Amino acid sequence: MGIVKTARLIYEYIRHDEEEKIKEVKRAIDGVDLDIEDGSFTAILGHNGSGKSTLAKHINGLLLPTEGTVWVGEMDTKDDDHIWDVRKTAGMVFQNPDNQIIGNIVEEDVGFGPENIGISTEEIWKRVDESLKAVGMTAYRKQSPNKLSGGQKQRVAIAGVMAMRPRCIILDEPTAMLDPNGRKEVIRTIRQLNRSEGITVLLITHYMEEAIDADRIVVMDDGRIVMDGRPKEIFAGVKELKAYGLDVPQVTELAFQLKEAGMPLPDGILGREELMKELLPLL
Ligand SMILES: Nc1ncnc2c1ncn2[C@@H]1O[C@H](COP(=O)(O)OP(=O)(O)OP(=O)(O)O)[C@@H](O)[C@H]1O
Repeated sequence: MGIVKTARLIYEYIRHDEEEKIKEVKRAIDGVDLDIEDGSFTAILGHNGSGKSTLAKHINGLLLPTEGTVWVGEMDTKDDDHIWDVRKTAGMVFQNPDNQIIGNIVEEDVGFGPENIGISTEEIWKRVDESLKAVGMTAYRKQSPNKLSGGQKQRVAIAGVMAMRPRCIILDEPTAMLDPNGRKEVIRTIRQLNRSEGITVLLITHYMEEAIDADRIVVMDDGRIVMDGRPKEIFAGVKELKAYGLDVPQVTELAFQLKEAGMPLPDGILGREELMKELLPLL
């Protein structure tokens, strides 16, 4: 069993429409079976309202299943005794770093989580040092978070989660509010955490390019998993992805258009020529 596993997960909520006087039960998650391998990097894609955030919140125990089960490190998230261990095992990073950063100084902010759970001062500083190093923010440790760029703030937020020593981090559109440079630096940081620290990553994103280097891509639509595979398998399904309201990475779109036009594949395009060569036969 993987580090995160869901079995027949269903989440229902009541939709209340005052104007239309409607009160109905709706399913945000509809029978999701997912098994995430320890140490892997999985990207979760899907258009707005497909259920990605609702799924993420289940993995962190912020939401509990209406039906079915979610295990994190073999703990059932429904089991009250384990809820804090679940949250320590699977840390969550949200879209807006401003909502996660509470300290006035970077290093204080990163130490806040461990301090809150009664870790010794010596151990807190050790974790702060390690976490800031892991996200490449050591040079900014004495600064006020207000003075940082969006990408830097998000890296501090990630360091705050890392200081809790999670085995898995779930990032819910962590780059949505960032400019292209900020996006790149945050994605680089996430990859580094996965590769060097062995942290399991679940990245929810709208940006296809961010999913290219994942080990696995899971596509959601209407609360269900509709595609699941390695990036090149998923991106080869250009028509299917488009039908689910998703764009494909530029490089795939280009390869697809060339193929449709019966044109040969030029070398060196967008620095992704290797991926294109692999993708083209699959299209
Ligand atoms: N408690 C709730 N009350 C009302 N609507 C809900 C509730 N929980 C989930 N939903 C609805 O369920 C659907 C799935 O929402 P969710 O936020 O998980 O989607 P998403 O894929 O993360 O979307 P986005 O990309 O816009 O963040 C949406 O239509 C959302 O409005």
